[in-house]
Amino acid sequence: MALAFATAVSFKQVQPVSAPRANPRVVLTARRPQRTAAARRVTMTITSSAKLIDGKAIAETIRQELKAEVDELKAKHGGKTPGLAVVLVGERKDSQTYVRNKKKACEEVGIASFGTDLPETASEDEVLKVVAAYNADPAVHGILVQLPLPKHINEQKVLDAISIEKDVDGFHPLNIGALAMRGRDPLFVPCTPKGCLELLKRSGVQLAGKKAAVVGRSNIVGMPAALLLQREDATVTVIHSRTPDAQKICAEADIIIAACGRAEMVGGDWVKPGAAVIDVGINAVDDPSAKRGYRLVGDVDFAAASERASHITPVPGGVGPMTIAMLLRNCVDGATRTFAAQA
Ligand SMILES: Nc1nc(=O)c2c([nH]1)NC[C@@H]1CN(c3ccc(C(=O)N[C@@H](CCC(=O)O)C(=O)O)cc3)C=[N+]21
Repeated sequence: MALAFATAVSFKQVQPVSAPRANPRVVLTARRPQRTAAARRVTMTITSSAKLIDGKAIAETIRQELKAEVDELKAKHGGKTPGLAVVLVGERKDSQTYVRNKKKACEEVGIASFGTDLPETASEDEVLKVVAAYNADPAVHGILVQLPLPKHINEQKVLDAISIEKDVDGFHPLNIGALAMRGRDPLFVPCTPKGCLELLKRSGVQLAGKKAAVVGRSNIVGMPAALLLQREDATVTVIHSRTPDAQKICAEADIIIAACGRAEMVGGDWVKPGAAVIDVGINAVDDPSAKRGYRLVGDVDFAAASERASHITPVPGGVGPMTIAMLLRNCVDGATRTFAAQA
């Protein structure tokens, strides 16, 4: 059933009575805006067929797993602690929030966090000096330079300066190159696409022999996501702004990863019945009825797609929290390799 009239769609999980916590199903509650003073709120509940992939809960589980692993690692190596350094240039509110959340997540699992905040006016040389200092710092096992950087700084040059052994974002061309090659393993895989694959695996979605469509070809999501799916023996089509028949290609896919950065571009009729849908998008759309005046939507029309998908991720609470969990995973992996080499 289409939710054509819905202006504010929220979802919640319901627990089936017979099997508590197992198989959460997506339930959509659509509220029709009040049109007259006398109008009462109309609430309609639709039970769709998709199983909600709860990224927030899975990320929480991963953080607990990592905490135990970090405790063990510390005990094994005389109290040595994994360390993550985060470099933030400028005052973008969203970047500040992300960096704060990353540091908080580090603390939660027992990773030491270091940070350098530089002003918007910082020169490329200053940023490169900070990266060089963290490259040389033995307490730091992962370096993340928060993107985007101010326009006057060459992002590529800064990312290339990060030691590949500390490249927890997995953005260094040598790590991406290894990801693209059969028979090679990169030291680090980019966090967001790695989180997408982890969500599919932990939800029991088969990848080998399946058709996958990746919408978007960015260096940080679409391209590495396509490489990861291909490494899992899926047959992958990458769709981008110049692709004819994007909808038709998607509608044949068993797995869709949407990372095009356009709010709700992937419609319900883009989804093959029974397909798994991973939504990487985080788009703010105006919503006067929301507290902040906007709400977040993904690159997928969630309401429509969840009526056809077998599995689907929400936004927020899907891929976003997994990105941070995978950053911690990468950081612990880096520290584990370093400690082993020193032992
Ligand atoms: N060097 C670098 N590495 C990154 O990994 C990187 C970056 N730069 N720049 C910005 C993007 C974006 N990103 C997100 C991380 C977590 C959420 C996240 O946790 N989102 C929550 C909350 C969303 C909200 O309420 O704003 C959710 O989707 O549920 C989102 C986005 C990492 N990025």
